[in-house]
Amino acid sequence: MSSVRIECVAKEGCRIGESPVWDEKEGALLYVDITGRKVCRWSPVTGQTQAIPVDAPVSSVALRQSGDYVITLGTRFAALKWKEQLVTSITQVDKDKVNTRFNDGKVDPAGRYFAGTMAEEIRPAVLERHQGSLYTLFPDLSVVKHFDQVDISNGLDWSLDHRTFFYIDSLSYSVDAFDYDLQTGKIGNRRSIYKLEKEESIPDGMCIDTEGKLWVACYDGGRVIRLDPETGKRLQTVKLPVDKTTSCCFGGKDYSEMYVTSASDGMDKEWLSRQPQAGGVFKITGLGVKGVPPYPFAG
Ligand SMILES: O=C(O)[C@H](O)[C@@H](O)[C@H](O)[C@H](O)CO
Ligand SMILES: [Zn+2]
Repeated sequence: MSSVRIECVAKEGCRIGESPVWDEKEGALLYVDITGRKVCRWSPVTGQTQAIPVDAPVSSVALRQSGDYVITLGTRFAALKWKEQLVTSITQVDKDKVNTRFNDGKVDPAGRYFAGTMAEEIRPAVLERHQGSLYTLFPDLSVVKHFDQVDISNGLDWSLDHRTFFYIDSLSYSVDAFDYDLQTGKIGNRRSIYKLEKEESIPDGMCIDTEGKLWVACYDGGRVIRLDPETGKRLQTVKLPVDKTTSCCFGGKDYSEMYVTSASDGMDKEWLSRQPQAGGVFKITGLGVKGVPPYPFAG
């Protein structure tokens, strides 16, 4: 019965594609190439990708209420003016650490930018453990640290009623939930809602759909999985033609299409020749569910 269709839309391979975000105003998909150090914008109209090079690993991008974008760059939160190709630092985190960088980030329904850090990888998923922390950049540009001891800070999103925050520390192989206070941005009562199965490999980026179900990209698992956070059950698996699927978001008309980023770092020649689309961005249609528009940073 499935009419699920998968197409590689942005073919110029990323080293680590990440943080896909639909920009409705531009009618385009934003994403980053972390180790490739660029912020990319793909237009479905032209089929072309524009890229802005930056001077450090860029791990997430988010919309900004005042226009343009905010990014996590190295250990900094920064502003990005697209037309001017101008990056300006907002604030720095992990000042007591020498070898960390930001990883995934996303804006909450009240306009706060959540993003976590991790140690620089020696190779994919190999790194000094417990070096990361989870932070929030508030609209007044102040920063709060929620907790530390994170291995690879990754996917994040909020429940439809905004009372739960979902979070992935990749090397825990778990998708976790916290109680969320939208008024204050505080989190608490952490628990696991899903443990990945062996062939699903490493949980990476994540997004929620309009039925309140979570979609998790499985790094080295070559798939996205749909989870019911209420029952802890996996509802659906969609396999992609690349192993290193890194993150997912909904976009396009009415947010009815899913976009999935992927990576090529850590693949040898033979692996790359079997998966020539590694590092590409994929569009999935026919899922029969829609996504929630991204929230812009309110600062
Ligand atoms: O994309 C990310 O989130 C990390 O920056 C990547 O390096 C991989 O996900 C990681 O290697 C797998 O755990
Ligand atoms: Zn990630």
